[in-house]
Amino acid sequence: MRRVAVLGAGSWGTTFAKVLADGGSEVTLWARRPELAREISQSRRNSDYLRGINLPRRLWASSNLHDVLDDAEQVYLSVPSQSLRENLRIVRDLIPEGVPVVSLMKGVEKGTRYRMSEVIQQELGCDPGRIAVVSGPNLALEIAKEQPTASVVASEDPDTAAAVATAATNAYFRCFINNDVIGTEFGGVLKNLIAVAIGIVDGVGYGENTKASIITRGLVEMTDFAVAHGARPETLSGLAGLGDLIATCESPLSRNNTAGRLLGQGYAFADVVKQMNQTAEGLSSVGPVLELAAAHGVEMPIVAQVAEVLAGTLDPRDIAPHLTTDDSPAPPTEE
Ligand SMILES: NC(=O)C1=CN([C@@H]2O[C@H](COP(=O)(O)OP(=O)(O)OC[C@H]3O[C@@H](n4cnc5c(N)ncnc54)[C@H](OP(=O)(O)O)[C@@H]3O)[C@@H](O)[C@H]2O)C=CC1
Ligand SMILES: O=C(CO)COP(=O)(O)O
Repeated sequence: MRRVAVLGAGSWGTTFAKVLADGGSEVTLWARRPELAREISQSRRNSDYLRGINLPRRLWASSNLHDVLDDAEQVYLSVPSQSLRENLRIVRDLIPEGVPVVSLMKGVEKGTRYRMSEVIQQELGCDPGRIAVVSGPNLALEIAKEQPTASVVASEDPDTAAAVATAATNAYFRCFINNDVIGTEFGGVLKNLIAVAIGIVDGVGYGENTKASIITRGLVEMTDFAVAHGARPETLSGLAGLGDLIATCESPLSRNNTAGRLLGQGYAFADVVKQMNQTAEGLSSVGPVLELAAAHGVEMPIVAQVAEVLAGTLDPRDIAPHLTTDDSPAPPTEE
């Protein structure tokens, strides 16, 4: 039986561990708190993050990284993006030589502006073909309830993508593969920012026209940005782009959407952060994404307005996502 390790026992790490176990692997899950590891192994529950979900027998958890990584044939990473580098520095000598390393995360590192697969490559010093990323319309709780879902596994090496997709496919979770790591990864990062914008207008009380305008123009921003970084535009029209954008913008389960709604209701950024007890990656990614956009000459008016609302310099009611930042009196073209 294939033995795989998942690092990070939050809502997504635990759900993905269940996906892998239900796909036939024996899964070890690293929880940094021993009491959570005990609950998962003994009660088959993770009541902090996945209330009401029974976890499979083939999944056990530990707070001991040696035990979790020993003999792992694949390693999946699901910690908050801003903590990935420090965690990799702790585990890099424990990850078995040559095995696929898979990012389940949807963020960009502040300061360096690196994608998660780039941070992995830097810290492990490994061949990029050993790295894969998983991204798609994947709200954890729905998948933990075994609702049918699809996702994308991207790697520069088709054998790595196929090995990961095979391990992560089961009766309710289907993986497609591609080799567009940049597009797949940025799709997951960028839809979080558009979901924050949707939450903001929801909180303000605006309706479906405003939200449809944001989703449609948001997809243009996502595609322009990702293509400027080397992605294929089709990837942004696929599961990891449009698919994830729809899921995240429509669902109250989305933490990015929820954070935006609180901002739209008038809470200050600091209060929103205090209220969120789960990871909302968009709040950390907005800065580095705008820096990358400026460096590549990409206009992102919606994301720029989200940053202003977070900074408290734009009243949420003044968000005007259908406008471009172009001051010229001519109407903007729809491209
Ligand atoms: N939830 C979802 O639906 C999906 C999430 N993702 C992505 O998965 C990644 C993980 O998110 P998710 O599981 O949802 O987040 P959660 O907030 O649910 O869980 C975060 C997990 O990371 C741990 N953690 C927090 N800080 C650190 C740290 N400094 N070092 C190590 N571990 C830490 C937490 O441990 P503790 O409990 O001890 O604080 C917890 O296990 C994110 O990039 C997210 O975008 C992708 C697809 C779906
Ligand atoms: O990535 C996700 C769904 O695909 C989860 O979104 P949130 O992080 O906003 O909850």
